[in-house]
Amino acid sequence: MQERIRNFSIIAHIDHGKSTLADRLLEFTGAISDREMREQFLDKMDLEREKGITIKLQPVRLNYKARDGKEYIFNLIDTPGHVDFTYEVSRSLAACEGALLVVDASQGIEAQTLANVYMAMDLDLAIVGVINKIDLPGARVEEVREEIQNVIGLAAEEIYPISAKLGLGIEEVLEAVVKHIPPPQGDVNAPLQALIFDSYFDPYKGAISYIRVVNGQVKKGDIIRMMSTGKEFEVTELGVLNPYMTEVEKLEVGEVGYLAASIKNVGDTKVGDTITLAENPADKPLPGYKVVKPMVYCGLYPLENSEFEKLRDALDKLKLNDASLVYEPETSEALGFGFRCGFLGLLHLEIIKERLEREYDLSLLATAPSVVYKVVLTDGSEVEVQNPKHWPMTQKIDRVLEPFVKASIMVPSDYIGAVMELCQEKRGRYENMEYLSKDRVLLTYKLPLSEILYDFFDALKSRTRGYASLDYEISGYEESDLVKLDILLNGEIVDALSFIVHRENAYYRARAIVQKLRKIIPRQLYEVVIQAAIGSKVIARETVKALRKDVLAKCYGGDVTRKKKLLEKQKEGKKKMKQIGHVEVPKDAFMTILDIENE
Ligand SMILES: Nc1nc2c(ncn2[C@@H]2O[C@H](COP(=O)(O)OP(=O)(O)OP(=O)(O)O)[C@@H](O)[C@H]2O)c(=O)[nH]1
Repeated sequence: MQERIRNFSIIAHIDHGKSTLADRLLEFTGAISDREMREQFLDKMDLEREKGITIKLQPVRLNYKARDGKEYIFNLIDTPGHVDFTYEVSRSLAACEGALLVVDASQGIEAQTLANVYMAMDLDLAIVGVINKIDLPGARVEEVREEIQNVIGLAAEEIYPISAKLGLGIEEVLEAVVKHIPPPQGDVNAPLQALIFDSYFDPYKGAISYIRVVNGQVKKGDIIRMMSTGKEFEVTELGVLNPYMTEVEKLEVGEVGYLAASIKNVGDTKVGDTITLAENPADKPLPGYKVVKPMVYCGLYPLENSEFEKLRDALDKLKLNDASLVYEPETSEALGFGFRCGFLGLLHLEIIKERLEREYDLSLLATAPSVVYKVVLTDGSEVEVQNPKHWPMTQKIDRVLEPFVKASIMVPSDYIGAVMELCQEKRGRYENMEYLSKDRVLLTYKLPLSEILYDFFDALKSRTRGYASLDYEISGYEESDLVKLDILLNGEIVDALSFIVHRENAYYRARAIVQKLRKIIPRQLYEVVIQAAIGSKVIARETVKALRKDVLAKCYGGDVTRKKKLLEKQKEGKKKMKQIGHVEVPKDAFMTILDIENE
């Protein structure tokens, strides 16, 4: 049995056709019929579908009758495609013996493809090259084949040209899986060791873990033990996804499936943990995963203060399926009660915010995202600051460090100049340049994380006409000349609008923000003075003139009902506003800082 199992993932740059290939594999092996065939079965969540990205891993089991006449069991483990979720890629790869590397025939290898391949190589996985979209008129099959050979070191016969869209070459890929990817090792008679590579919460069955059995076997009714906590549970259900949840009596060495054990708290099914049996436990756990730390923080506040508890409840529920989300209550003088939330990146932030608004019917205000700074104080102590509100007083600060990333940018050589210019503007430091083929280069830069968070990727795309690709990893903390910029409305600091900026950019940003705020804060009863300041020094100022007089002036004093109507109308317009002191501020104002970055 073990001999006929193949566990693999598909790795690909976004849009190179991973989901389409997965669909074809499912179709070809009969896992789902045409009628059931929803476009891209593996990308389950609506938001993922809309944004066209894959986030959650899901293992699918396929039965394949190969040309050698034998029946094989394939476990295809999905990997997410976005750089925010890189750590999930390494999780899914750890449950496999091999990977299909999909490369778009018209695009060639991209930065993220390479990063993922290196991860697979680190884990000693067998790699099968797949050149997709050979049907495209711009397909450069031979060039891309050479690129894969040169850069990744695959042999020509380990690379398969296909069209996932038209279903060409799919059987060859399935045969390649049988031929090039080794069956799982491991001993069925050894004590159980099963790796949890993902988990989610099901309201009826409790926490469900996706597991890969590395040694031994597990059966329904067994008492299992989580090796990191020692907690024990009775297995209530085991199964595989083919692609629908299908119960089985046991899962054996090499197999991939799901396990339920009436576990109330997903915290008890830690991703990366090893499951063993209470009776005859393994003596040590499998190597786990790095714990991921949130890189980006922002405040989320309900527009209506009364919805605070509802927001807490919603966050608690989302957390059950997303262990990387962190949050704690915070109060803002301007916005009232809310939560400071930590995310893996901006996309993660955006997805969580949208899910809260859509699935939990909340109307939320998000403050500008911030990275985690380290501030060394004059007394020698060090504090971590992820909320500008907690920025120490200027006179107490000795120096400030911010997170930097090592960015790998892959680009046709014509655009080297454009990319260098952009990196320079973003306070980048040149590290290296390497030619991958005669007209494609890999540029390496050190850049502050805060600079690439916002619009870097878009700017990179637009300056290279879409040809550049980007991957990055955190490289550590470095000293920077940073200051806190406060925004004041009628002389009062609006804590939720403060942000951290490099001293050299402070003046420009301050001007841009007060101008923008002047445009979006509607005229109201009183004059509104908008200022930007570093400490007590005001560096930019704008005024919104008073208005209400004018609205009523049109009524010539007489008609009371008309007057009332007008005031009603004004009120309506205010609904999406937040009252700060005497000033009505539109909900979007708090993201203004982001917009400025995007302009
Ligand atoms: N012409 C052509 N288009 C293809 C082929 N395979 C996929 N596509 C198209 O390429 C686009 C991206 O395909 P997906 O399968 O969604 O790409 P993906 O790699 O899964 O993208 P992420 O989920 O974002 O990582 C879609 O519009 C597909 O229809 C192919 O063989 N030929």
